[in-house]
Amino acid sequence: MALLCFQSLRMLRSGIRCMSQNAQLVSLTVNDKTGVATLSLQRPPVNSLNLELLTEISSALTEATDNNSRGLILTSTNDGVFSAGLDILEMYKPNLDRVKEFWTKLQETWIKLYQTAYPTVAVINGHSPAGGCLLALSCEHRIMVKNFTIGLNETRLGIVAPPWFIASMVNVIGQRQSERALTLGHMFTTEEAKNVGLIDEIVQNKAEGTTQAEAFIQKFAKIPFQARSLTKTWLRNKTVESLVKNREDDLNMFLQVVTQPNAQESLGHYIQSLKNKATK
Ligand SMILES: CC/C=C\C/C=C\CCC/C=C/CC(=O)SCCNC(=O)CCNC(=O)[C@H](O)C(C)(C)COP(=O)(O)OP(=O)(O)OC[C@H]1O[C@@H](n2cnc3c(N)ncnc32)[C@H](O)[C@@H]1OP(=O)(O)O
Repeated sequence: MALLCFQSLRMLRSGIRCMSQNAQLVSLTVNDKTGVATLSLQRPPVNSLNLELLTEISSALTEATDNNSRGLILTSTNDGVFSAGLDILEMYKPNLDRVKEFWTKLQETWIKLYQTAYPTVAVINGHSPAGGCLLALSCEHRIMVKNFTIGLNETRLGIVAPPWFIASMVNVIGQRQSERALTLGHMFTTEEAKNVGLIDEIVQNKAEGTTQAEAFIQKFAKIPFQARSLTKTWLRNKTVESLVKNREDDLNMFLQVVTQPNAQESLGHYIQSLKNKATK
């Protein structure tokens, strides 16, 4: 409690205000001087995206809009893992009602993040496989700390990246590079990611990443907000519409693929291999 008060006091002095008071799995703060919001994922141990975390991310994105944020930095409180992607336990031997809600929330969160009116920057301060990579790809600018990995590795797990995951990557690195990376399930090192254009900047640490992210958002200070946001909407509309118009089909396809016995078997082996690794 004392620590909380001390932290709040320190944040107030530096002009940082806490939003989303009820959130537990994310923290949303805003810098009152710049209007830039920071959304930090904080679901230990690895920010895997389960229904509850997705719900909080989605609410925080709305809150940043309602608060007229000038920009948003997406990052992790865990220096080591940005996000481990979708929580595999949501997809393994799933409860039908819950897994439907989970996938629907994932769709909603991606649509919101992909279309925010404000500029978005991912400060990728750790590994970022699969769904973690999708979050980063949905931002407008990606800054990554050295010595980590990022990519859409679904095929390695025996599952398939849905069309909108694929489109998010194609829009950033193009068809040829995406085809090679996705079919192999390749995880790029920070250096490789920069070379292929998957990320825009390499930094030494999160603090440097945050400074660079603020500088990126600051570039838009003199660009009329609505002109910028409408341009972004039109640039991204085709990609988003392909999911918006087919959400039900996408959900059914996901359910069909993920409940296949061979997909369940692959997920089971994968969970076990992660557990074995963790106990070594
Ligand atoms: C229209 C539709 C069409 C088709 C759809 C079909 C199929 C569905 C497609 C679904 C798409 C899915 C995308 C995904 O995001 S799948 C998830 C992919 N994620 C990964 O492969 C990452 C796995 N994790 C790791 O590689 C490492 O954990 C990581 C590098 C992130 C961190 O390493 P670190 O050494 O720091 O931690 P670990 O010791 O490995 O892990 C700690 C504990 O966390 C558990 N863990 C890790 N990742 C996950 C995860 N993604 N979900 C759930 N749990 C995870 C791990 O097991 C450890 O647990 P404990 O042993 O401590 O209990």
